[in-house]
Amino acid sequence: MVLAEDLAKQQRSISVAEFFEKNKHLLGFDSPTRGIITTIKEAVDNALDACEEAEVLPDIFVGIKKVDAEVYRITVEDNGPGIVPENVPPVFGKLLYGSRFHQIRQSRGQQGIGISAAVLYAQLTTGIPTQVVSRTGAKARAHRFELMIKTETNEPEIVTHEEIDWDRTHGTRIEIQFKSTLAAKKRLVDYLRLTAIVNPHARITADIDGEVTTFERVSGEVPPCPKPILPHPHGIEFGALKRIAAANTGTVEEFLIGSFSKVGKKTADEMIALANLKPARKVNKLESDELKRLLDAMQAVKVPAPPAQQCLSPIGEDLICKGLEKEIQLDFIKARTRPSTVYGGHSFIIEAAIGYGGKVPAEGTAQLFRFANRVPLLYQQGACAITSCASQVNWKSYGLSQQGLPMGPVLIMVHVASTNVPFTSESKDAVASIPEIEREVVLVLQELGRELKTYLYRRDKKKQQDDRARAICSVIPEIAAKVSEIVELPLVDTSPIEGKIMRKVVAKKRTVDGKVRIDVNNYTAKEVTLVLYNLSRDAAEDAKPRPDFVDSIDGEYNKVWRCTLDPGEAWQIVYTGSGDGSVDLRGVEDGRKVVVDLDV
Ligand SMILES: Nc1ncnc2c1ncn2[C@@H]1O[C@H](COP(=O)(O)OP(=O)(O)OP(=O)(O)O)[C@@H](O)[C@H]1O
Repeated sequence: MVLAEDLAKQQRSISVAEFFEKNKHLLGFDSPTRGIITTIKEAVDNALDACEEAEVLPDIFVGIKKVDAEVYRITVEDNGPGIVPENVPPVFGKLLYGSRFHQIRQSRGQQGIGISAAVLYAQLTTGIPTQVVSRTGAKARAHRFELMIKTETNEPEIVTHEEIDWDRTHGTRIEIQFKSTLAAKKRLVDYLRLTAIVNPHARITADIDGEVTTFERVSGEVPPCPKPILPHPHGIEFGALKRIAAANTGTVEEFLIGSFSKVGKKTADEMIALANLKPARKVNKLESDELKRLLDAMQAVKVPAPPAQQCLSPIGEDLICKGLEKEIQLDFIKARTRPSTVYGGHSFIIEAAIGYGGKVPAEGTAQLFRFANRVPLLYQQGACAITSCASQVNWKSYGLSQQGLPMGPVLIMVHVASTNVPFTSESKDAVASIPEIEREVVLVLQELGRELKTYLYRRDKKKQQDDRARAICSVIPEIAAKVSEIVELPLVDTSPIEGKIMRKVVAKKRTVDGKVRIDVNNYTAKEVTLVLYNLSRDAAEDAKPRPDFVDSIDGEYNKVWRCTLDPGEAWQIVYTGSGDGSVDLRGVEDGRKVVVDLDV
């Protein structure tokens, strides 16, 4: 029999680094393939958070280079505010060390684990220290560190430290080497693309083993950095209340007003009366049962929702559409940002978009893009509340077939922005089933479903009209030929008649005696704004009107005009030239290129 004394000898505390070294799957390091994505995700999230805090437009470089058969070097560099040298070792060499854990506001990072877990994974698989270069401003020199984590104590080990010259005036660069594979390259590129969609103000350049891709920003404005707020009285638990009450030297009334959001004198007094306490009692002198009564009263009294505008940073409907359209060609796109609401005292906002057609694959179920606090969720789709909500919606009533998710060329995007996103685990892969959040997701998807239904109805109706018009148009040239034969007159150009019947914008280029004429007719029933591209060997220096823009490429001139035409209005461009080359037209709405019925 094992004696209690023998057992006692085996008992000792476990450092958090030791724990996660053994349980790395909990942090998203369950396989070498996933390790590479998790590392880049953690570093890019940190870079975006840091840039947002410093109010700079993020310019992020991600590099992946094969070092030998099994080892890859991952580099992430940002133009953020940098990290002061004394904080570099704990930030990268100590788990559960960060700046955001105690703040109540929307941020990508929360736990202070992410990047140090990657450092731990590197030293576990290759034993190579992580390199960090950081500079905090033009007046400071850059500091370069080689770091590891002492797993037994969860303390940083500084292998080397030196001051160096660095061409960036501020920012951070991290280089991690670990055993991995590039098997998940597509998923990695998808992750970067999705990150670019929900961070339209960021430019991300990726060099994946020599293949360079740049995701350009579509917005030149840094979103306002969410400001921390005080905890909401409905979102506090007994342990936390006891801790903050013990550290407060004020009265119960002062404590309630000063430590919680949306609690004024009237609300505080109501809570105190309900808890049967005296307002002048010192809060740090309250007994456990008094604190319990206070907590019950805090939850029972009605308190307005926390100030979401301040602590949350939704993307906004317009930027969601721009971000999606930039990366994926769509025929239809609509986005909605719901009003802010609350679960358990935590503010949240649900945003969503629905896209249809274009380059979205027509086969199989809809593509579902899930995001939390502007971070794409790549794994555990089946375990996520967003997926179950998207499957709960009755898509059939919006004109789509359905097998759980809707079928066909449909794209669904959902973004949960919250001061406390309820993830199912520390690896932050899936959103937990919180009824308040689920309700909002279903509501926003139903709203978007109705929009899609209207679009599909109009599209089908228009197709019917077009089919009829096309049938008529197909016989017009024959009729014209017959008529000209009978009346013995030259054949007339029937395209304006066809344009009128088809209700299209029609552009026609003709060259007569060295004069090129491009006629544009708006036969639709609405005003259209157009961009006309004419690529040819003609410089068109005498063009009337003058092009808005001319670009010469290999002896050819790409001439670009922009015009707005009322219904039925005609427009003309004339210049001297050979008339070779092509004419291309694009519709424009709200500054974005759109599909309009064009005929060139
Ligand atoms: N590139 C960076 N620029 C500036 N500060 C950074 C950068 N990377 C990390 N930090 C600082 O280091 C802290 C720890 O980062 P870490 O990734 O470990 O945790 P986190 O991002 O706060 O939370 P999570 O574990 O949820 O990702 C951050 O809170 C931030 O203050």
